[in-house]
Amino acid sequence: MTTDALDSEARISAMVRRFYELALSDDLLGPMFRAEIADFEEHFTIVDDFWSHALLGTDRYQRGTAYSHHVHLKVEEAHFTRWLAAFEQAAEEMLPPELAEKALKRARHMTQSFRYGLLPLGQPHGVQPA
Ligand code: HEM
Repeated sequence: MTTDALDSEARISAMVRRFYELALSDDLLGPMFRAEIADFEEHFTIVDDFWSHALLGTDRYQRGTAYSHHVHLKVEEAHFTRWLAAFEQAAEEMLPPELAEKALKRARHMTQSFRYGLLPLGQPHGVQPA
C-alpha cells in the first residue's frame, strides 16, 4: 500500500472514531447506538471497512448492504438530521478536503435512501414532523 493510501486509511479511522464520540454524546443517537452495539471496537472496524470501500474503492467491506443492518431500527427524521450533523463535523475535522467532500456526498445520498426505506410512508422526508 502506498503512503498516501495508508494515510487515507488512518484518517478514515480517525473520522469514524470522532463520529462515534459525537454520536454517543447525542441524547437521541447515543442510547440507540449503546443499545444496538455490543462491542464498539469491533463495530469501529466494520465501519472503517465500509468507508474504506466507499471512499478508496477497497474490498474491505463484505457484509452486503449497510442498509440491511438498519431495517430493524425505529428512527424518525430527527435521527437522520443528527446523524448527518455528526458525520459532517467528523468528516470536516478529520479528512482532507477532497476526501471529506466525497464522504459527505456519499453520506447525504445514503441518508436520503435510508429515509425512504425507514421512515413511515406519508411522513415528509427531510422535514421535521410537527
Ligand atoms: C438515522 C440515521 C442512522 C442511525 C440511527 C444509524 C444507526 C446505526 C446502528 C444502531 C448501527 C448498528 C446496527 C447493528 O450492529 O445491528 C449501524 C450500523 C451501521 N451504519 Fe448506521 N445509522 C444511520 C445512518 C447510517 C448511514 C446514512 C450510513 C452510511 C452512509 C450508515 C452506515 C452504517 C454502517 C456501515 C454500519 C455497520 C453495518 C454492518 O454491521 O455491516 N448508517 N447504524
